[in-house]
Amino acid sequence: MTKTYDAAIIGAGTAGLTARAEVARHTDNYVVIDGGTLGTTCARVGCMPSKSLISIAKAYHSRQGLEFLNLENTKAPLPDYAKIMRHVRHLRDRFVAGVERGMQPWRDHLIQKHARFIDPNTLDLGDETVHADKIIIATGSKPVIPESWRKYAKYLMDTDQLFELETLPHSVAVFGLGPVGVELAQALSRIGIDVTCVTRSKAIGGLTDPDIQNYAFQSLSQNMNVRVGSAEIVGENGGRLIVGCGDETWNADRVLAALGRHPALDGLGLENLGVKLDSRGIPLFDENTFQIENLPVFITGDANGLRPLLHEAADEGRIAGYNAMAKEVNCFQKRIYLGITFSEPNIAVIGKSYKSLIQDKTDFVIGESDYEHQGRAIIMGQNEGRVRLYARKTDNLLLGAELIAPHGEHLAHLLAWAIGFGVRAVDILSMPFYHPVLEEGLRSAFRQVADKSTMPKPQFEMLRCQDSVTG
Ligand SMILES: Cc1cc2nc3c(=O)[nH]c(=O)nc-3n(C[C@H](O)[C@H](O)[C@H](O)COP(=O)(O)OP(=O)(O)OC[C@H]3O[C@@H](n4cnc5c(N)ncnc54)[C@H](O)[C@@H]3O)c2cc1C
Ligand SMILES: NC(=O)c1ccc[n+]([C@@H]2O[C@H](COP(=O)([O-])OP(=O)(O)OC[C@H]3O[C@@H](n4cnc5c(N)ncnc54)[C@H](O)[C@@H]3O)[C@@H](O)[C@H]2O)c1
Repeated sequence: MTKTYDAAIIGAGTAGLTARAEVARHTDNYVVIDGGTLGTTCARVGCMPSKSLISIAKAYHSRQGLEFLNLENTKAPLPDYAKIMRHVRHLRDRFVAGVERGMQPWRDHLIQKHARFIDPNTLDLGDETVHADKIIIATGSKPVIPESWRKYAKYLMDTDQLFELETLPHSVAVFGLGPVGVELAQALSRIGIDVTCVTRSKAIGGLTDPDIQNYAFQSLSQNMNVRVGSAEIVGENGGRLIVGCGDETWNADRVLAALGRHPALDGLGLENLGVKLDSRGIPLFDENTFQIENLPVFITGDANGLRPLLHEAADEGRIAGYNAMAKEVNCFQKRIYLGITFSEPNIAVIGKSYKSLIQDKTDFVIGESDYEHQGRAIIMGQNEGRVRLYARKTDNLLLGAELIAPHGEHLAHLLAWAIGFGVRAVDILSMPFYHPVLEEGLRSAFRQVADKSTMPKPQFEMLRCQDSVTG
């Protein structure tokens, strides 16, 4: 049996759901096909359960801070891991239920099957076929697990399994220190799990600036064993895994694989689209329209491997949905890049990364701040962190930043918005800085950038009456 639609969306994750909302503004003759568990990666196994665990770990850790200051006399007992996991799942279920509630009004457009391309307009769903004028691929991504490790499956977990654990193991080896590895390794370590991490490089949490990478590496190494090299599983020993890095081996109860995620494109029949696939198996697509070559097919969210982040998946799905329904395909600008890792201190990359500025041979200057001597950070007992701002040399226009800083998630947003509005360091310096706040810590970086720029710096940071544009 073949049914015909104006549009078919493969995947009911964040990208697929925003694509659906846009498509539904134009036609009622559409279908959403999802072959997995509903509720989105973000709500089920990603952003939300991970941040729930991080939040509990932070609360427990702050009790230790009180002990350290001799403000609490009793040593905090180890938490009840089964209770923690139940709480994480309770919150997870609440977020998933919210997603599923949002799907109710259009549930009769949903087919819960696995889709595979027969050609650019036709999908094989096993026992039925779908023909659609336009098709949007929004199939998300899957954790990377080396094939040779699969025989250790009972010791191995990724984030699809972690939050299902009834309780937590005594020791965990965390392999990979991208955002997933950093966030979860620190959270587990803070609630008393014996954590050892292995990272291939110091590019922790996606940082590219060697100076900030080194700082982040030192910061994480204070409270966890961190080894640099390629992580390996050597074998089993008495119900535990023997894991290693370089010449060193040690035992761990479980391994948390945080080695990255691959676009989930296997079994999708992309070879039947008749287009070139890159080395990762991703078809060539336009990064501003999400169209695959000149086909009636679009690829969005984690599935295209471009910016595997929640807000980007939502944007891309919307653009793909819009373009699928438009007479002509429209080109959309990317928002300023913003990547935040919810470690403590937070890690963030904003706008142009250090690496991209070097690669593009941009003429830029760097301003630095640190949070070790910053008043508010000292009061909070979180005086650890470093920021590097990048600005165009000729006029101190802000281009990007990398940081590890207390409450860096908020600093990162301010910086992203400033970069997005096209402001210079001198413009920011003319704005108020309250006292004592963490934002004050950025001021020396802005000043350095303004000093290093070849554009003459005004004598005063305050605007003179005749300069004022806002009054
Ligand atoms: C542990 C973790 C923490 C994260 N934390 C953050 C964070 O704090 N902030 C942030 O911005 N991002 C975070 N992310 C990333 C974020 O979750 C993803 O970028 C986002 O969820 C991707 O959405 P998506 O729609 O592309 O994919 P998904 O939500 O994975 O949706 C894909 C859907 O496609 C379906 N599907 C796949 N193949 C087929 C097929 N052939 N046929 C039919 N259906 C199919 C699947 O069943 C699934 O429902 C995190 C990720 C993880 C793993
Ligand atoms: N806070 C957030 O926004 C957030 C949180 C979690 C995940 N995410 C998204 O999910 C995606 C996946 O995150 P991730 O951290 O799993 O992937 P990642 O690709 O960012 O990091 C994986 C890390 O593992 C390392 N690695 C790979 N193989 C290794 C080995 N054998 N030994 C040692 N190290 C090894 C890689 O060098 C890399 O640094 C990210 O791209 C991110 O966009 C975002």
